[in-house]
Amino acid sequence: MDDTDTNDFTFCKVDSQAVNDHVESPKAIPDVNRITLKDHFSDDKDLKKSYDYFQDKNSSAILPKKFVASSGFPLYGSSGILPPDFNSNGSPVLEIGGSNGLSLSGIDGPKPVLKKQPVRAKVPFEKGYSQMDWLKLTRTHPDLAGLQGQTNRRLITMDEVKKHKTEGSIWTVLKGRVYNISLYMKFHPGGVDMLMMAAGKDCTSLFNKHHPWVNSEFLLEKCLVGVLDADP
Ligand code: HEM
Repeated sequence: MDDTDTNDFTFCKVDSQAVNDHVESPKAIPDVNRITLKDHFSDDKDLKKSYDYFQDKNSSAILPKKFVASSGFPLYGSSGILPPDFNSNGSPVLEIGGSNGLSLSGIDGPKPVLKKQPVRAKVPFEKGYSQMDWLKLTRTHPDLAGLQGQTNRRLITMDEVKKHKTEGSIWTVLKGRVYNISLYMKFHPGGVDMLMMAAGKDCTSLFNKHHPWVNSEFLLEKCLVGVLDADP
């Protein structure tokens, strides 16, 4: 059958790509291939302007130190899960190494500038003590708080917290809650020594200084001993 027969709907001739070019199809993401992440140099005045802007208004939100899940677990790093793969031959391209910051180029409009974060010293975790291991333990351990059946709604004074600062029974106060962190110690990505600074104390300001993005309510939920009696 001749496929140019206009009366036949079963077979019809498909035009070549060139002839079909007038047919517009919507592009879900315009020109993604043109987007490039680049470094700029410190004498770039435009960059400085936008850098200040973003630093003032959004500094921690633009380029978080980690991709952190809402659960409080980092998506990579100490949890062992790798960051998104940037193929060196593909786009977008990530170029790091300059002194000022990262910017997105190749998109129209004002260029958002990403602030580069300082490199943090990692404390390698012992085998069996990753954040995923901790998550498993919180699901399986019957008494992480060491309550032995007591309620965790009790009001606890700072004097009582101070008595729990040695191995076996280490308590800390965080955002008004009292936690037994004895079993969390070896799982702490910042190391045991760092976390020992919280023993028998209110560690809220130290915690916020190092990682305000960490979801402690979730991570330490099962370690809750009680609520700090702020007015004993
Ligand atoms: C008691 C509650 C605490 C919890 C649940 C906790 C949890 C965590 C988590 C999940 C991380 C990994 C954060 C990330 O990779 O982005 C981390 C890292 C760290 N924490 Fe804590 N932390 C606590 C208290 C503290 C305290 C009191 C200090 C300081 C005295 C501290 C110092 C650090 C440091 C320096 C790191 C950085 C390690 C790194 O760069 O990977 N933490 N902590």
